[in-house]
Amino acid sequence: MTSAPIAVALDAPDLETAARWAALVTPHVSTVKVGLELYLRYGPDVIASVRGATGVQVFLDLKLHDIPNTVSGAARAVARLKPAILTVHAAGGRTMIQAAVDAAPHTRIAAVTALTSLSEADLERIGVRGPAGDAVRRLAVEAVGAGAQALVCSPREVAAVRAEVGPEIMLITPGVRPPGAAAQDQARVATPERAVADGADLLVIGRPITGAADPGAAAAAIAATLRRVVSG
Ligand SMILES: O=C(O)c1cc(=O)[nH]c(=O)n1[C@@H]1O[C@H](COP(=O)(O)O)[C@@H](O)[C@H]1O
Repeated sequence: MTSAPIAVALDAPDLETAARWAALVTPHVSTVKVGLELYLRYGPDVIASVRGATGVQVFLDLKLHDIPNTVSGAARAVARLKPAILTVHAAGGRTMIQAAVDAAPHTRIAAVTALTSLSEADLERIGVRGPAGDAVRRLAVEAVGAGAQALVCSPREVAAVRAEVGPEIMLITPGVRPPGAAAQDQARVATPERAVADGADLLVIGRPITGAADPGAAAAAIAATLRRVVSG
């Protein structure tokens, strides 16, 4: 049985918890995601710890956003860890994204469009007017033009982004909540079924799995749901 296209967000306060979650979920999912909380506390060693002996893909979510020279250096610094995916903010612009792509040639650079925690009202407050989908599509086109091989967007926008960028670009969707689950600090959310049906290639899911009494069982249940969508 192939593992489901899910990246479990290991947003844990300590390495022991993250490694335990990783071990529980890796039989069911393709990827684990290391973000700022773990990386800023433990640094590069965290990658080997969560990768373990399983060969699971590691997604390094540092959301780099700085001038091109600084992002180039940062991407080069983490490229040696061989993450499968590294995030940068699309709003950093073409030259910055291109700098990351050039500095980490063996890692897929994923450009984060508009954070899934932002509602349309939040976006308007920071000067992004109009439907969220329009801003996301604009950022997506810019990022792909700069060489990004993957994009991060909400599952609500994934169909529109797919129509814009075509089949080759990997579309990654956080803001995923099983039916009835609390949105928490996420604003633009949809179910795992909808994300996959609309064209997402990889679903980022954290607390609905890691906050469950049995994270392994929660990951297995969502993986089974996705298999049903894919097999029609
Ligand atoms: O780049 C990301 O992974 C990301 C982008 C985004 O727009 N929204 C978003 O939630 N994320 C990450 O996806 C994960 C979502 O976690 P949960 O809300 O617990 O499922 C977190 O680790 C976030 O850092």
